[in-house]
Amino acid sequence: EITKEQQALMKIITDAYNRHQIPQDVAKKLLQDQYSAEENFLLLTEMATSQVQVLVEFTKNIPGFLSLDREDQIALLKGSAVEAMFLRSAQVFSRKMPSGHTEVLEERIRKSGISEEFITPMFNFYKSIGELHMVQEEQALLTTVTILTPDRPYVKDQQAVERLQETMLDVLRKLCVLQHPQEPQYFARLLGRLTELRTLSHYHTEMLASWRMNDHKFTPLLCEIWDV
Ligand SMILES: CC(C)c1onc(-c2c(Cl)cccc2Cl)c1COc1ccc(-c2ccc3c(C(=O)O)csc3c2)cc1
Repeated sequence: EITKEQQALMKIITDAYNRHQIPQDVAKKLLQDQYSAEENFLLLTEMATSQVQVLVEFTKNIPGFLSLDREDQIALLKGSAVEAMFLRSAQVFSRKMPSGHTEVLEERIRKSGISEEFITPMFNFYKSIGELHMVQEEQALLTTVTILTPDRPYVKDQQAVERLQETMLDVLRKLCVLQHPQEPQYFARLLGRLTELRTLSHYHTEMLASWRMNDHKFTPLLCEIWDV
């Protein structure tokens, strides 16, 4: 039984999640026809940069986030950006984009200089997210829960973040029961994905190192958020 306040909270977060998306003209660049590893890397860099900007705007709409210590806000964004982008790009794959983005995004990721040892777990994750058939409220809340992870590096007031995250987890738990009554374990499966995200985030650090080894350049925003 979701309370009135929880319903309002869910609406604010879901509306913000849907409002802040990569602009269509940026997403459409995925469809252009150069497919070299270089071209793929450049396009993915552009997608990631745009996605980080979208993520920052979305995070500002999480009730309570802007009341956190300013430095903790930065620490949460830096610590969760990769995981939030895995979740967001996973939705592109499970949403089966109408304009064929899904296929080209997969193609470009597979051919952008990422080693096979990271490609396999990455696409297993995308598949496991797709199998959950999350509704948009669940997607928005799961991303919010990921951003509000208290034990990110350099977070000072972990209790304040924990309180916010618990509020969101409570709404998500109730929503899962409502949306998937025939599957009592659904909420637990969702949280299991968060564990998988942490593993992918560690792989990502190695992906960045190997791109840098091959002298790949990132944008100033990505350098700032990923300390590269
Ligand atoms: C710097 C770059 C090479 C990189 O490094 N690691 C990763 C990276 C990879 Cl390769 C996989 C997962 C996470 C990251 Cl950070 C990336 C690329 O990151 C991306 C981030 C976000 C999108 C993304 C999101 C939404 C949408 C939508 C939509 O919503 O309508 C339409 S098209 C699209 C595209 C793609 C790629």
